[in-house]
Amino acid sequence: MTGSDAPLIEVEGLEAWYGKRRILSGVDFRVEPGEIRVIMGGSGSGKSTLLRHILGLHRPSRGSIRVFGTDITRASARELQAVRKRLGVSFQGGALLTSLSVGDNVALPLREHHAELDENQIRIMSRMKLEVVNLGGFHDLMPSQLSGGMVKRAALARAIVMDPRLLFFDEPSAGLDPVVSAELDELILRLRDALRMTIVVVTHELESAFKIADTITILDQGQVLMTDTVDAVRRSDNERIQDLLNRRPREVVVDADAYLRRLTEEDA
Ligand SMILES: Nc1ncnc2c1ncn2[C@@H]1O[C@H](COP(=O)(O)OP(=O)(O)OP(=O)(O)O)[C@@H](O)[C@H]1O
Repeated sequence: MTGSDAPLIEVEGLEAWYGKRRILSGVDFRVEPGEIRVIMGGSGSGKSTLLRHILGLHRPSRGSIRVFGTDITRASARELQAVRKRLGVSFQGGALLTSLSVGDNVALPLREHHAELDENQIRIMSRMKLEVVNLGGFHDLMPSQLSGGMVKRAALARAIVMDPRLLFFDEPSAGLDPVVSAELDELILRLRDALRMTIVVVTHELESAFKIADTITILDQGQVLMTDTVDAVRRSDNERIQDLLNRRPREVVVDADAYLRRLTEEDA
């Protein structure tokens, strides 16, 4: 296990393939305690693939991944489970279960991992987390009765119900209007400041990224272009980074054969 100042995530030389396509190569990624790290990059640049590797859902072809000091590429199922218990994950696909009340959705991880808790304790703990995300009175409502922003906050309450030290958030603002999205940004900052969580956020939203990030990692075609502070990223004279920040397209593919070759090539 790591000491309190040791990095919570240390990825070195990560290489990942899907079939014959190399998706990530030479990726170094290190997250320090207490920071909010934003991962940005164009569609298909490998952001979700990197997250899936850090969560131990995929094994890398090459490289090492340490989470809380444990090398999860070599960890036993039991060690991996111990690491996962300390992680909170709020993914786009991880919507609430429509058949359960909001409170029961939030309580799910407690019921799964903490058989020693009784119903009263579970209710108190899930209510507390709903209060953290400003949904204090919504325990008994059904997900269908919530707005899109509320659903995101409830999913966030579920992700933090076990007080994770490290929280992953994939596209928090997707599908939300700017006001609701800004509220969610405030909430993410509050989780870091009040609950001392270390947070890794994947987002396409520049405004949100610049507001919440302590540091930003920019991925491009499976490689890290830069990891630095918001200011440094904004000032970067790297043309590709400026293209991404200004939403300029990289290229227009006109040759279908070359495109297909690129999709299947052995060594991108
Ligand atoms: N399970 C899979 N099998 C094969 N290829 C995959 C798989 N998942 C992702 N890919 C490919 O890997 C590349 C990186 O995908 P990834 O989802 O990591 O990108 P991303 O940066 O998260 O993109 P987006 O912003 O669109 O979600 C893409 O070209 C994608 O088509």
